[in-house]
Amino acid sequence: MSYETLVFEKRDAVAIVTLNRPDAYNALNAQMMTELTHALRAIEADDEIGCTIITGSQKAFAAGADIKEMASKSYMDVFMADFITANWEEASRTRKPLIAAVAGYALGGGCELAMMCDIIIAAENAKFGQPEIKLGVIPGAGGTQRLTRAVGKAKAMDMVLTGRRIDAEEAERAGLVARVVPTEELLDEALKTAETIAELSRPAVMLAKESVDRAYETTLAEGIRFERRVFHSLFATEDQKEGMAAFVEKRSPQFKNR
Ligand SMILES: CC(C)=CC(=O)SCCNC(=O)CCNC(=O)[C@H](O)C(C)(C)COP(=O)(O)OP(=O)(O)OC[C@H]1O[C@@H](n2cnc3c(N)ncnc32)[C@H](O)[C@@H]1OP(=O)(O)O
Repeated sequence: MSYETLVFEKRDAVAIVTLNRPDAYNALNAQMMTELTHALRAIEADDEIGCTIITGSQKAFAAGADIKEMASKSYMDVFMADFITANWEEASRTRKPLIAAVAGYALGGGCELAMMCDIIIAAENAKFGQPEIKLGVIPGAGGTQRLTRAVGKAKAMDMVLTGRRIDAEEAERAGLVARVVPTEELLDEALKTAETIAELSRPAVMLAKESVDRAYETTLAEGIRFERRVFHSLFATEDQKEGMAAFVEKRSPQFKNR
């Protein structure tokens, strides 16, 4: 499949998807979201790939949904097409880990796309915001929910009700991003993290991701029960035998993803 609005490359077990609409700060139009959906589905189906990085340019991860495309839509247009949800949620459905490597603007849908990923690594110049309120709407791709879970009600309300942007340092303090790195080192740092994950036991990684995500969706007691069942089930894998044997034998594990 060839893509016009993104660049898709594979580096061994890591896929890198680079959003690429430089004329519009990577505004997320319908074509880009369709292509991103196709790329993520191809990655899920590719046994060689263990982790994916989604990134943009040094100026922008993405400045949100394409406002020019959205501006003339009616209520019926957005309701009947289930606009945003229908074509935007692939990132939140992936079972393999996603890293958002964010430099520059991550606004509106850009911030929401980053929050659908499992780890956000921010460049020092990153700026996060949910400015939809200034357009007379509210976040529509999970922003009011994921941002609140990530940074808490006080800061989420501050950002969603005023449209205030936060910089990388504030985003790290608030718990939105895992780490801040020098802008020119962003992709290298994201790659190192992705390679580390891709070398680990794939079933263990996928189940770890699912278990952490469960913490968002259920009670503590239910989440702990889920975690325990998953923990038990991993003792049925060859990788558990290999991982623990390797530790005991003081060598590196050779995972087979089985
Ligand atoms: C997902 C859902 C439900 C909703 C959303 O995401 S709504 C969108 C939320 N995002 C925003 O409101 C951000 C809009 N953009 C900006 O505020 C600014 O463009 C900026 C702060 C990112 C950059 O400002 P700057 O002054 O440096 O550059 P501009 O002249 O404003 O932009 C350059 C060029 O890019 C076009 N652009 C930027 N963002 C978008 C966008 N989200 N949709 C469509 N087009 C966008 C901008 O119009 C301009 O294009 P022209 O050169 O053709 O005028």
